[in-house]
Amino acid sequence: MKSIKSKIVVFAVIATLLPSGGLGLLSFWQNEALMNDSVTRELRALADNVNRHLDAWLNENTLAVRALSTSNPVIEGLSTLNQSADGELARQVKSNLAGYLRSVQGKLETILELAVYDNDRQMVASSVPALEAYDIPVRWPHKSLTAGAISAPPSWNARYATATLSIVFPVLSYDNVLVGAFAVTLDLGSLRSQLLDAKKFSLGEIFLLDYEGKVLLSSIPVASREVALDSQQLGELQMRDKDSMIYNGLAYPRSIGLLYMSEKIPVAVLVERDYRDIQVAWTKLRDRFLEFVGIVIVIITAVALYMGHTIVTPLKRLIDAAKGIVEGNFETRLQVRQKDEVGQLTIMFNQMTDALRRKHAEIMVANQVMQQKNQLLQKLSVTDSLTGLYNRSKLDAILTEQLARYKRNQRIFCLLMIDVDHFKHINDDLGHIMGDKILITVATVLLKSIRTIDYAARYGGDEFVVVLTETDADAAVKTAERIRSQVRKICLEFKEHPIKITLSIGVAQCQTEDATPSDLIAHVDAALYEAKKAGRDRIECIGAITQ
Ligand SMILES: Nc1nc2c(ncn2[C@@H]2O[C@H](COP(=O)(O)OP(=O)(O)OP(=O)(O)O)[C@@H](O)[C@H]2O)c(=O)[nH]1
Repeated sequence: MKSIKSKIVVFAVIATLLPSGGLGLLSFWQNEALMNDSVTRELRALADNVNRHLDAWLNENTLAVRALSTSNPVIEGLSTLNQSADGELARQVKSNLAGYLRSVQGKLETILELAVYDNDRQMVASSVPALEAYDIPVRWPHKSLTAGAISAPPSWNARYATATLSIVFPVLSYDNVLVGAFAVTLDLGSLRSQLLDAKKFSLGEIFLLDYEGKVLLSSIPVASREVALDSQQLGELQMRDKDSMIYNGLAYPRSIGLLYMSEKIPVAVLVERDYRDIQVAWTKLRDRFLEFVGIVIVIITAVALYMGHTIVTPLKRLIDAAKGIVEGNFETRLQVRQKDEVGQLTIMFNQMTDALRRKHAEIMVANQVMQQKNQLLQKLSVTDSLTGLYNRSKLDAILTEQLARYKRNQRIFCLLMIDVDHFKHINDDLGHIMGDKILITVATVLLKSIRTIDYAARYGGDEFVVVLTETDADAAVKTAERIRSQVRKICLEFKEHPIKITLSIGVAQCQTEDATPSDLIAHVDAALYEAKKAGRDRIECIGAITQ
């Protein structure tokens, strides 16, 4: 049987574990989602920032290149070349243009190459020799006047060992006639310091990727130029549209990141963070929570044990006290130590014990009275009311027992049958009260004359029987003689009315043929009869004394 205490503890632990476990799981999921959200927001802000830097870089360089494309040496040079493409003048113009481009390029760090093309899309001058040809559009888009046209998407340029971007601008004469094109190759690597600036307040890493996922530029060094994002992951990131996902990243084996497609330059901005950092934070949170739940369970268990103790201990005292009552100890009284239900139960228990004690005492008194009455009744049932001697029915029982002893052990005994002579006359002459007094006197003498092992009984009227155990006929006769003389003596000494009282006494010793008390009585009655017949006031012992 499980104790109340252990039941309370089990309940308390379950009652703590279930809600805290449920809340814990819920909060783990929520925290994970919140952390992912928060990291996504941070990465989004970082990507926005990178995009702004990218746009600013492009604007700044576009403005600078546009200024160059609209500079006098370029417009005038190209206008002159359009008028005379050959000859000394043309060579001179080309040479001047090349010198101009070299001098300008030297002043701008971002620019790797500058080139000028004529209307036939033939390069007429460049800042560096052996330049690769630019893709000059046949039809210029309208915005190319201000923003230029991208000649080729950004890519790795082995010659300069950096990612580059080439832009071409149309060159118009002063009277707005297309006279050629101005091409520039920009060093994307010059953006790196700005990328590092952008990630100052973020733990994320930045990658500029081409449309195939190859890394053009990054905030951390990459192992090789061929490092690229898996095409499937690239596709998934594009599909997510600025929303984060967890994947095998470029910076970390397990990354959380998102992808922005730049609107002005055909590059993708990838920002990513180490997902293990988030897991570590999450694990820390989980460990804190488990510690907290552990402490709560210990406290709850301690409180439950204390509560169980406060309930079980008084209950045990009540059980012990109840056991005591079952065993008859009504003196138990419990101390009331609490004011709660257990305290009330203890008060009720004490009241119940008091009531039981009172009832028990009453029952004990009633029992005692009844026992006394029973003893009295028992005594009365075997006693003669006038003389206090045994009555006739008790005499029968005594004789039956003595006969049995005699038959069993040959323990002899004698009977005396005593009769007051002429008692009728005494009654008639002196009245019944005097008659009673004489009967009581005879009884008193009988009791005084016999031993504690002998018996005296009133047989009826003025007749008495004495049973002398372990006594033979000689000794019985002597006792009878003593009784006779003693009664005479006492009655002669009555103060109010001295009287001569004589007794006739028959004596008989038990014999083997005495089978019943009636046989014995008949035997001794015969002896008494002989005494009466012989003149009264005498003792007669009849029958052979046989052993
Ligand atoms: N006072 C008194 N008298 C009793 C009591 N019981 C019996 N008696 C009387 O005792 C008397 C007995 O008389 P009997 O049996 O004739 O014997 P007796 O007069 O002694 O004659 P013997 O025995 O031949 O000498 C009767 O008169 C009874 O009424 C008693 O309790 N008190």
